[in-house]
Amino acid sequence: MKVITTAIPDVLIIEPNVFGDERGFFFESFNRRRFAELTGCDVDFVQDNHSRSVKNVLRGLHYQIRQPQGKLVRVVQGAVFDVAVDIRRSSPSFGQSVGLELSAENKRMLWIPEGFAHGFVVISETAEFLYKTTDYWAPEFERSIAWNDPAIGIQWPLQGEPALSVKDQQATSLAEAEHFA
Ligand SMILES: Cc1cn([C@H]2C[C@H](O)[C@@H](COP(=O)(O)OP(=O)(O)O[C@H]3O[C@H](C)C(=O)[C@H](O)[C@H]3O)O2)c(=O)[nH]c1=O
Repeated sequence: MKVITTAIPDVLIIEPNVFGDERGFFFESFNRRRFAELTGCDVDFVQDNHSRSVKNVLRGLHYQIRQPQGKLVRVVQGAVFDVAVDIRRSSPSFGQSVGLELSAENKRMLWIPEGFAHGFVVISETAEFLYKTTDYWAPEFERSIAWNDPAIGIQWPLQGEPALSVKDQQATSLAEAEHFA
């Protein structure tokens, strides 16, 4: 497992050791001890999620203002452009984002700590997205920030307008959103 830093120090790219042979491949998608050794974060995930989306679906930018969730995200079919936005008011990178392609092919994962909004857009025909979270889903605490907020300025690799949930169509701007301290 290799850890690659990003423009925001707390957001990390994880590249697993992939063992291939004539049958196919094997890799450890999560190993708590190894993850803690390499990232300095001893995480206790409590929930696994799995979503499937078609091309141009954009899910995000989401976070929970209470019971915030750290997320370890990856793609097991297709490809997405995945984005984390720092919404910690006291952070020097407040409002900044990190975006990269996660795919079944590159097997890259992204570690997104608590304090970030998260989203992705599907760039393949379909994509299956798996992620582990450090706290439970709490819909009463869920918040959405607009994917196209110019104050964040994410350069989404989009063909036309994205397909959004009603919740995401009604998302607030970064300026109006509730932030972390
Ligand atoms: C997140 C979640 C949702 N649900 C139910 C609620 C809805 O009936 C259905 C779809 O939920 P939603 O439209 O909020 O799903 P996404 O738009 O994929 O939301 C996620 O998208 C971005 C990318 C994230 O990072 C968050 O984990 C999460 O907000 O699943 C659950 O039962 N448990 C859950 O943990």
